[in-house]
Amino acid sequence: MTAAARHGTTWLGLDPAHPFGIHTLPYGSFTTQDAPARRVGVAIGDQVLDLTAAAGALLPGDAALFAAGTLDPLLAAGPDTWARVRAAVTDWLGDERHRTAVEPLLRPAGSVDLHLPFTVADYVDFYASEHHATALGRMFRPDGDPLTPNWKHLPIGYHGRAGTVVPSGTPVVRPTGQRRTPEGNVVLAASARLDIEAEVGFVVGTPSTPGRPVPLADAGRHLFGVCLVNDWSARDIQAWEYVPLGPFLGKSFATSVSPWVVPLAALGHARTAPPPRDPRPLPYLDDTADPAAEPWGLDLTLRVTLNGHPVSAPPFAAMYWTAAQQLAHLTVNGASLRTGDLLASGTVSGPGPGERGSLIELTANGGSPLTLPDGSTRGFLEDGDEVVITADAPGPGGTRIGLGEVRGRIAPAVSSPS
Ligand SMILES: O=C(O)/C=C/C(=O)CC(=O)CC(=O)O
Ligand SMILES: [Ca+2]
Ligand SMILES: [Mg+2]
Repeated sequence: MTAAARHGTTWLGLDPAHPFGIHTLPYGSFTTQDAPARRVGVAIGDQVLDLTAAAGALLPGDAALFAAGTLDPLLAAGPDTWARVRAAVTDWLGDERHRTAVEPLLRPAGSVDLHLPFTVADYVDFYASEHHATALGRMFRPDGDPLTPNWKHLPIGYHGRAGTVVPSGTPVVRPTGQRRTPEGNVVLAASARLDIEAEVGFVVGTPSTPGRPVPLADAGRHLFGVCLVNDWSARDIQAWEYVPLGPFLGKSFATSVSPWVVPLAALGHARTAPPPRDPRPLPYLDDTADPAAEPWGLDLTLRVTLNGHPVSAPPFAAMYWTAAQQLAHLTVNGASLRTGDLLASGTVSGPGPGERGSLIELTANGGSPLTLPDGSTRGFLEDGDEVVITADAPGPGGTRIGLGEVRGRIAPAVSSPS
């Protein structure tokens, strides 16, 4: 890497404060009006490098990885390839001598359409924020302990619906489902308590062997990168259906993800110690006991806006369970990982009132609605509402690593049989 690239500047003349600077280099899948075939892109500043085209000339040994136009082959190729490709892209964009070859392969970010970046294999949604779990426990189980007895012994999760993971910008149709009215009648109706869940998604690259648990220290061999997730949740459908087997239709209608996957390699400066955990979990989850597995959380600051109005800034550093622990737990029974598995962290909520990652927390279950600048109030989402979640993290030399955004607007329910 050149000295200029190390300092966050390149021949592109980028503002070193740009969230998609030379130290971020996230991967996505794009098309343009004139070229409908999918291509792999790397975001740099307000431009997108066409990696499918660039690899043919600049990385010929790896060109096949980008031919399909999704990240799937790159994810499957494993950590040595991830490092080689990232080093090459950093060199092209950072070193003036590549300018003539690379400049024609840059597209203005505003001129590309972004798609689901990888094929979602299995989707798991965890529940790793102690603040979120405590707040929901108080609301739903006021007579018992807010945390269930298992909560500090294992990262709770459920298997979700991979086929309804949609890219940022896809309209979210208000779900219809069964619920129980306050009078006790069971009805089929459009959800009246549609919520968001601001989460971070971990994307699995390298698969694992069936029957072989993935130890904490091996997480970095399997996890490729992160994206942002909005796990839309219909609280009324959820409340009626989810005992005893967990969330089903209340969360399976749509889960939105950001189009850019930021490799874990870009988040080295964001690694941070997780909060103290007590009691110590069993050895396969005890990252303080394993000398090969330094415990790492990530210092990501999420920001949630509703119709352009900031409503929350959830801190990911406060999460109790780490991605490595979630991976170790997910595979401890011998279940294997597939390329493209998406592990959502669970709703990210911090301790402060402005740090909650769901409306059910921000509005006390709808009882204390938010007031928006236009004077309207929201307990839960209305048709036409648009939610945007962004995030960034510390990078080298005072730079910021951006995660981009996940955006979604609520469309009215489709009428359905009763
Ligand atoms: O505690 C409950 O009864 C319900 C919890 C959730 O709905 C949260 C969830 O789906 C997992 C998460 O995103 O944290
Ligand atoms: Ca969730
Ligand atoms: Mg969902």
